[in-house]
Amino acid sequence: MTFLDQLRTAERQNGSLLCVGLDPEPSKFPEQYRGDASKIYDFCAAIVDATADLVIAFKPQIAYFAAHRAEDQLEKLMAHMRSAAPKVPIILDAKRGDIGSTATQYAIEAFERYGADAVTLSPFMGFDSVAPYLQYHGKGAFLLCRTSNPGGDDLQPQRLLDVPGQPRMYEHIAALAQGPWNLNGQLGLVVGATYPAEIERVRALAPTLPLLIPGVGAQGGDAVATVKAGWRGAGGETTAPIVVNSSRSILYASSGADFAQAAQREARKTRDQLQAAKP
Ligand SMILES: O=C(O)c1cc(=O)[nH]c(=O)n1[C@@H]1O[C@H](COP(=O)(O)O)[C@@H](O)[C@H]1O
Repeated sequence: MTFLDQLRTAERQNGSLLCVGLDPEPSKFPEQYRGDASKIYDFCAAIVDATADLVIAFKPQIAYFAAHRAEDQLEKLMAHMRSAAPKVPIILDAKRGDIGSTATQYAIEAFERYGADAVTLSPFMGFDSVAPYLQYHGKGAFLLCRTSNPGGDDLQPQRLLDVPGQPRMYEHIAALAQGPWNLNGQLGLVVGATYPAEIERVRALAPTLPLLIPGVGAQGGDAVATVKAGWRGAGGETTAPIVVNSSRSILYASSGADFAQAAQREARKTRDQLQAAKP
């Protein structure tokens, strides 16, 4: 089954466009685990168990594990997600981008070491930095396109004067990903929920690509505007799913012993909001 099929299956099974981002930060953990990096697995596994039937995907962010020398806990968490939520695809958020020989190593890390179903990548170094990931047929790769952060304005909306039609940089990335770069239908795009007009523009340029949309919740992106701009479905079947990520507002919904139940409540609320916004 391809990554795109996995997304469609999970969307149907869980009735959800919500991706729970796993960004474990020990200083924000509930009291019983606070400040203890050895509890990263326990914390994340509890969140996974509480939300597994509410999500289209999980997205562990690798920096939150690597910063605490917790790669072994990420490996254990990947195995746990596989057995506790076998139908839910896992996007490893690594935002890699490097020359081909190094990218090959990053691809081995994402797909063989961690067994991810998809990875996030920076397209800044060009196609040969993306190509090694496309050797893994059926796996997904989301290219950063119009990111959710304020600094995304520094480069992404600038016009490329030497490209025919003088598109904005993010528009050019979207067109490349929809067209010549997408050799085996594995590419998707990252577009921030904080920029609904740009989501709509990217959806127009890339009508068949899955979109990973972070920025609802803690970053203040509008869930309803996001779905209206990006989701295109017919009779419940989407041709190109949107994967709307929320991390902190779900992970840290409570700082008490009830953190997993609170995360479940917050995830359900966000899932329902996203579903209700489908036209
Ligand atoms: O690729 C991403 O996931 C990503 C792209 C982007 O444009 N903005 C963005 O916030 N992210 C990630 O999405 C998550 C957002 O977390 P919250 O703001 O806590 O929901 C973090 O893991 C970010 O690294």
